[in-house]
Amino acid sequence: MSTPVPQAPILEARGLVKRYGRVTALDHADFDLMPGEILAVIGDNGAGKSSLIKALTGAIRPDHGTILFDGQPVSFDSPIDARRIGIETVYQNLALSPALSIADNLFLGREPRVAGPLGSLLGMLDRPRMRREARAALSSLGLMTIQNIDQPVETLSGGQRQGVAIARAAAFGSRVVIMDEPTAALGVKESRKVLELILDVRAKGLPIVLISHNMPHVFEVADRIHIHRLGRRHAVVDPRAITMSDAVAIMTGAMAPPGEARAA
Ligand SMILES: Nc1ncnc2c1ncn2[C@@H]1O[C@H](COP(=O)(O)OP(=O)(O)OP(=O)(O)O)[C@@H](O)[C@H]1O
Repeated sequence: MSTPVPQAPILEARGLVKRYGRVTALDHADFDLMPGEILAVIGDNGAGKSSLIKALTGAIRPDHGTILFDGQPVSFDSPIDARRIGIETVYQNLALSPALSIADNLFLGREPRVAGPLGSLLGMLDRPRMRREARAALSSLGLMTIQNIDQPVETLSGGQRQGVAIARAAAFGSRVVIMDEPTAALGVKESRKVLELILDVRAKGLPIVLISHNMPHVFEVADRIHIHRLGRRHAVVDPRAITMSDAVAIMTGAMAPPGEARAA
């Protein structure tokens, strides 16, 4: 009988430090994301969640510490570097261009060109391919209720826009999808669809980092919960083994993390 091989993290950080003047946003923060999991990151306001995510996506450069991707140290000068290795982020503002179509938004910044001089010299876009691949990206996530991929994004509902942003992040060979408060601006029904979409992305085999203040949503979809406190990883908990109120108590410092003796 073979013993299961322990999995290694796909994305990992060790000892990240980031200071803004006298404020220490990251204080030797560790992080790990395992293949195929939904890892929620929770923490009080100002705990350093955004700074952690910005460091992992190349939006800021940590002062110290190491980031590893597939076990190899990486350093990012900008979010473009992180995207190049497959770390995609869905920001709260979604970074969509409202006047452009769904298909155009899905390809924003990486539009395929037609073959030959029309593409290489004149930059002509391969529109049939864009439309074909846009349809495939949406349907692979069960998003074909968005019928018309030529429709401008400004005509979509908030939930549908979130769907387009998530589909874009999960397409094109991405390896990790990071979502910053994906349900914060949505109503109950649309949030539900986005939570289903998050599970669909995981079902495609993509690991997800979910930053959220919404505890019911976190507890509904997360496989593990990283609790960030005072600039560092304070605890990692199993949502099936802890109550929501205990997770909040650990997050605010009212309760010690599981397995840790309470300070006298
Ligand atoms: N650009 C900046 N300049 C100065 N201080 C900053 C900057 N960015 C973050 N900070 C500070 O670093 C600390 C951590 O902030 P961060 O935004 O990472 O926390 P957060 O957990 O994401 O908070 P929230 O949930 O409120 O978004 C805070 O004290 C914040 O004021």
